[in-house]
Amino acid sequence: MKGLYAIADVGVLARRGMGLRVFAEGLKAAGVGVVQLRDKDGSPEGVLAGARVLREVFAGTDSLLVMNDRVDLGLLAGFGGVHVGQGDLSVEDAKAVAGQSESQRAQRKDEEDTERKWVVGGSTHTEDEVRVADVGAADYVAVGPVFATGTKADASPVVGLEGVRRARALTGKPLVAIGGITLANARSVVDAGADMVAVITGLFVPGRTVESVAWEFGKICVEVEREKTQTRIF
Ligand SMILES: Cc1ncc(COP(=O)(O)OP(=O)(O)O)c(N)n1
Ligand SMILES: Cc1nc(C(=O)O)sc1CCOP(=O)(O)O
Ligand SMILES: [Mg+2]
Repeated sequence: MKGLYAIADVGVLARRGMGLRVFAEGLKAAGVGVVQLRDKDGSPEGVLAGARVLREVFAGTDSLLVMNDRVDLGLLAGFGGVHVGQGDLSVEDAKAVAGQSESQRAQRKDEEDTERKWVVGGSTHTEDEVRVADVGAADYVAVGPVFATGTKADASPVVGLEGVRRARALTGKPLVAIGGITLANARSVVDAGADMVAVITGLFVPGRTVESVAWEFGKICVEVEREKTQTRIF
């Protein structure tokens, strides 16, 4: 897991007058590897309708689709994972639900389940939470908010780049940084140890397409990773 982790926030898109399909097509054209559907105000059926749009747009790609908050809707939507925060179902319970559902599906098909395993990611905002996530069942650990964000009303205190560095030192799991990340600061976040940058508002840059911005985020991540590898060799 490296690069841009784009979040399709239905509320943000509505406020910006951009359709989910157009947004998703921009991400797909940029080759984004992970896309989360975050719909904090949608009804369950409304969330599933949005999920169907993402499934259609990303059909035939390797991109991982992640449902925010709701493991049940993620499974129903045929997504590849769920993201849970400290106030959501625990990572372990989300794994249990996903595991039961996937093994039932495999049994129904009377075949071994050789498809990609269902991914469960969890939020952290403190060093203690990172420690807990590190020994728990999470497939990736999210840390944030790295910088101030206007997107999440109940955001925790900013952890800064130092928070990313500390999280990096505390876990070998894939580390996703989130909160106030833009093209201008993404390099510093990956330099601090993040494997992926999760971005909502930073994907909207006046005068530019979502595709070109998403592509640039990916390029920044690749460049920093390449620099790190070269530094390790020489
Ligand atoms: C990749 C990623 N990281 C963190 C969050 C935040 O999750 P949570 O704390 O549950 O807050 P909400 O997004 O549900 O409001 C996330 N969604 N994605
Ligand atoms: C959804 C979310 N979770 C956070 C956390 O700290 O866990 S910060 C955040 C908001 C991210 O939006 P933007 O890229 O617009 O700042
Ligand atoms: Mg949540």
